[in-house]
This record gives sequence, C-alpha cells and structure tokens, in this order.
Amino acid sequence: MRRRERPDFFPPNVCPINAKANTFYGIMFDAGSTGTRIHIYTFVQKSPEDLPEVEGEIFESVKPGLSAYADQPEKGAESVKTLLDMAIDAVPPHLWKKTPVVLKATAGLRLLSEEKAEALLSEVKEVFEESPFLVPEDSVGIMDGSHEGILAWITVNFLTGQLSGQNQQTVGILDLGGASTQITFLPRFEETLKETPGDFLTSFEMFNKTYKLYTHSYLGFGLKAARLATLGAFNMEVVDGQMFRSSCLPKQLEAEWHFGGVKYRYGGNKEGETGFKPCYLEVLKVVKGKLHQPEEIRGSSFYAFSYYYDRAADTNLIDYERGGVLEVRDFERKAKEVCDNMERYNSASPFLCMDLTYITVLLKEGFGFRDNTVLQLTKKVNDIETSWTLGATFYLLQSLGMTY
Ligand SMILES: Nc1nc2c(ncn2[C@@H]2O[C@H](COP(=O)(O)OP(=O)(O)O)[C@@H](O)[C@H]2O)c(=O)[nH]1
Ligand SMILES: [Ca+2]
Repeated sequence: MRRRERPDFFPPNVCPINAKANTFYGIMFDAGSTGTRIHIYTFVQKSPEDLPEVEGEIFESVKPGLSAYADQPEKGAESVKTLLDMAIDAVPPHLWKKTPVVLKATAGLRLLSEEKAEALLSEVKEVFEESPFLVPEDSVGIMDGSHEGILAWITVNFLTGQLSGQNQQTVGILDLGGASTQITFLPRFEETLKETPGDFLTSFEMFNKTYKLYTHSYLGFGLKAARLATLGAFNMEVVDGQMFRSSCLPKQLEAEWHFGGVKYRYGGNKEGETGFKPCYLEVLKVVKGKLHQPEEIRGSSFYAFSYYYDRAADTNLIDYERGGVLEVRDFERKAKEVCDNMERYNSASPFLCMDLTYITVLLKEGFGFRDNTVLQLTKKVNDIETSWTLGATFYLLQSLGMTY
C-alpha cells in the first residue's frame, strides 16, 4: 500500500490539529466527458439531529476527460492518480482509512463501447486500491443518468437551505454537460405527475425524507455532442478527410476538432448562408420533438450551471465569478448578436454562435420554457461547487452509515 510522509502543509480548514472529533471527509471524482475533477469535502456533524455541515471543499480538475483515453486506459488512470495525490495531502493521515473515495463517470463513458469503458474503470479501481483511503464496493463506475440530475438537485437545494426545516421551497435545476444534459425538479401539481412518462419520475430518499422528482438525462444533448449533431457528425463513422459544414460557423473557417477520441474536420458554409436564422433552423432539427415538455416548468424559475454558466459568462451576460440572473430571451438576444456578426467575434471560440443558438433552442423548443422564464446562473453557493458530486457524497456517506 502506498504511504506518504506526513505532509507539512494543510489548508487551515483541514489542518489535523483543528480537526474535531465530529469532522469527516469524503472524496468524489466526477469523470465528465470534457474533464476529470476531484472534490474533497470536509463535513462536520454538530449533532445527530442536524444535517451535516459542509465545512470546506477542495476542488481540482484535469483535461481531457477519461473517454479521451479510450485506447490508453493506463494513461487515463494516471490522470486520476495525479488528482488523488492531492487528497493525501488534504486529509489528515489518521482519517485516511475512514475516508471513502469514489469515481462516477457520466456521458463520455456512456458513449464508449462497454469494453473500452470497463478497461478504463478497472485501471482506475487499481489506483484506488493502492491508495490509503476507504474503497467501498462499486467505488468506480458509470452513473445512472437519472442519478446525475437528482444528486445535482440535492446539492443545490441543500446548499440553498431547502432540505432542512419546514417551509421547503425547492428549486429545479438544469445541467448542460459536454455529452448529456439534465433537467430535474420537484413537481408541485398533480397534473404533472399524471402526464409525465413513468421513467421520468424517481423517488429518492435523502436526510430521512422521500422526494418524488421529475428528472431526465438526455444522452447526446450535451453542448459538444450537440455541435456534432448540428454538423451531422454525431455517432457517424467518420471517413478520413470528411468535412462537416454549418451555417452556425464563420464562412471561411476550416479546422479540426477532437472529441471522445475521434478527430472531426469542420467548417463554415463557404458559399451558402450563415447567421442566426439559418443556424436556428439547423439546430432546431437536432432538438425538435426530442424532449419531453412538462407544462409546469413554463412558469417557474430554475438554477442553471455548467455550460449554461460558461457561455453566459463568456459573452458577459453574467459576471464570471458571481454569476447572475437571466431570462431565456437574453440567450436568444446574445445568439443573434454573435451569429449575425461572426467576424466581430472571431477571436472567441468559432462555436460561440452555434453554442448560444443551441442553448436558446434547447430551452425554448426543447424543454418548452417561455422567453421570460428566469434562470439563476450559479457556479457556487456558499463557496461550494454546484455539482452533483456533493449530493453523491451525501448518498455515499448515508449508504456507509457515516451519516443518517
Ligand atoms: N459548477 C461546476 N461546473 C462544473 C464542475 N465540473 C464540471 N463542470 C462544468 O461541466 C461542463 C462540462 O461537462 P462534463 O461534466 O465534462 O460533461 P458530461 O459528462 O456530459 O456531464 C463545463 O461547463 C464545466 O464547467 C463543477 O464541479 N462545478
Ligand atoms: Ca457533468
């Protein structure tokens, strides 16, 4: 088993001398389609009746994601090990054995063949086994898409204080990843439960309460997968040198792009149309009729993060650090501005027009939100990342009997 000398530096909130008897840790890896991230949480349980408190989070990430190592599983596992070494420094040595470590992969690995995904996961498992941490059964695996949404919902509603006390006013969440996207909310109307397909509803127990949530993960509807779908390249056997063109890209552009271990050549409509209108119609083909539209959400507001946040921040719709509040129509306005002036936005990503148009179409025509539906763009609440990983860590601690 790998042992390290007692490290000589600890961030103040995790210094072993300060670690109280009721302090514990949890390590959760998010193996996303575009990157792998480690979240090292410090919890304090002040009394058995209260929910645990999150005292701190250490967060670090590496790119690309595990799926980019589809043909080099050892190298993929190596990227996980680099991050895990941080946890050795962050968790006091006497708690290593009691600190669980788990990795959950999302859409990137869901899209790989089972054989390639398994090879990656088994290399990661070996890295975990060689570490001094607690390695529970099923510590490495692909997460169910419905859990991704539920656990992110738990995170956001926990951090905003909606899971404790009586008057719970929970908020719905929208997560836009690279390869998949999730929508999750707690239905308030009987009508919603009646008209929703059964597999969109899941009962989930957390902190001694059962929540019946509406949740769905749309595989292939993440921002990067949607780029490929718009280009007509998603799930295609790419012939060498094949060129994919779109009216959402700058006219003269010709370039290469790697995603999920595959190389794509793409470019603008040299002779044809470009701009918001043709782009909107192109993207609409990818989205139209593919998503369930619950009536109830039209009038409610949602928390949105991941690429919703990134693209809003990239275009100054929100502050990069503080986030902000937007309406759906703000994304549309910005998409028009960027798509109809592509030469002006040349220095930003060539996909900016396509990405903003996709977000607009997904919200309006996919989920059926109104132009004035309010979105709360949030990266962190109380300095903790709004990611499914915190919900997943609570779930893990609960299943290990470390919290109730
Ligand atoms: N707020 C927040 N966003 C994250 C975190 N990790 C990844 N993201 C965002 O997630 C997006 C990438 O999605 P990814 O997880 O790679 O793809 P997925 O596998 O389809 O979910 C980007 O917008 C990232 O900024 C996190 O810990 N906190
Ligand atoms: Ca994700």
